[in-house]
Amino acid sequence: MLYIDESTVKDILKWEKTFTAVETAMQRVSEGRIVQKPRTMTFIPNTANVMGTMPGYLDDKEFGALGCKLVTSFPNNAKLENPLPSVNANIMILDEKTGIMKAVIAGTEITTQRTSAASAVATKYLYVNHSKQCGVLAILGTGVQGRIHAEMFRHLFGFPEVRLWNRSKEKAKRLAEELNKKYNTNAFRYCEDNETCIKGADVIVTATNSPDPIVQRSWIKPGAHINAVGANRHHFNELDREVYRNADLFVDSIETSQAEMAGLNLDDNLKGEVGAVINGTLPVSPRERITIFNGIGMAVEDCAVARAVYDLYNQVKYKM
Ligand SMILES: NC(=O)C1=CN([C@@H]2O[C@H](COP(=O)(O)OP(=O)(O)OC[C@H]3O[C@@H](n4cnc5c(N)ncnc54)[C@H](OP(=O)(O)O)[C@@H]3O)[C@@H](O)[C@H]2O)C=CC1
Ligand SMILES: O=C([O-])C1=[NH+]CCC1
Repeated sequence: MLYIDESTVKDILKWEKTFTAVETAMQRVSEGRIVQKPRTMTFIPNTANVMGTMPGYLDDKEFGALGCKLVTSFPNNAKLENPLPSVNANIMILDEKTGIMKAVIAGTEITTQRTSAASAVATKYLYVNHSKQCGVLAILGTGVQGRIHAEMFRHLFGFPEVRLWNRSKEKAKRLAEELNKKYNTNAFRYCEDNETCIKGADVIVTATNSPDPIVQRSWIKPGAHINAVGANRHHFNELDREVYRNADLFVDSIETSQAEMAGLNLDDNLKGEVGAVINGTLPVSPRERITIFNGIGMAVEDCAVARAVYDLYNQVKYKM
């Protein structure tokens, strides 16, 4: 049985490929060419830890796959003496004719990239494509997701200023220094508090486990776009309810969001799926309206990227 490990995935999977795979998956969701249900969550008693299973089927010539991701979120991993990612995953992909397993693909890098790529797809179709300014990007939370969003968004959209805020301030300072050095720039700026980070920002990313709002309505400039990625069990906690009340909300999948975002009154806010905007069946918001993309993460994104990795791996292998 083929196992493709993390370091191989990191070698062969480029951000552009992940972006296209996720963009395709989002489109297919809104065309009804997928099957996926809300993930099952196994909450480990007396801990913050959880294991999720995410089965899905995606019908697409290039990125189609039948697969299942097993993913854990152990938020304290980052605080271990030898820190580990808090989100870890593996993805099984199965032969569509026989149901037999074709490969198990390490899924941690895939999860990291595809989550940021989903935010990037939403940002492209809800914000960038409408000639809106990509001047200041604000990132709240500088863990694994904060870092990949900072790097991928600057790469794809060329933000000249990327502000970084984190609950533990040292971590944001260190990341700003590290990225400025890596890209030989001073674009990455550490922010002392979340309000300063957000005020005047064009695009905002929240990628924390914060159970309390870290974004207030009055800090957000008209027409800004927010990607709310984190807060794990409570997907909508990072944004104050006033933000939702005064913005247009877009999701990756209505079906799975209705289950996992049940605590938020979706009917009041929800415009629809990003896939429908891509497909042209859902209009974009007026220019001055704030938009939110709440990406809760979809099995079919994992299927699409896993399929891409599987194909890339086989191309490389056969060349050798
Ligand atoms: N939507 C999706 O598809 C996905 C969502 N996620 C979610 O994104 C979030 C970030 O994941 P990841 O970057 O991998 O995790 P990390 O463990 O790498 O980072 C966690 C971040 O959350 C911050 N944080 C934790 N608790 C609080 C709090 N009470 N208030 C403010 N900040 C807090 C941490 O700050 P500090 O450094 O101070 O501890 C750190 O910046 C998680 O909620 C995760 O479940 C992850 C993958 C996919
Ligand atoms: O979609 C996903 O893979 C995850 N969502 C939260 C943690 C991992």
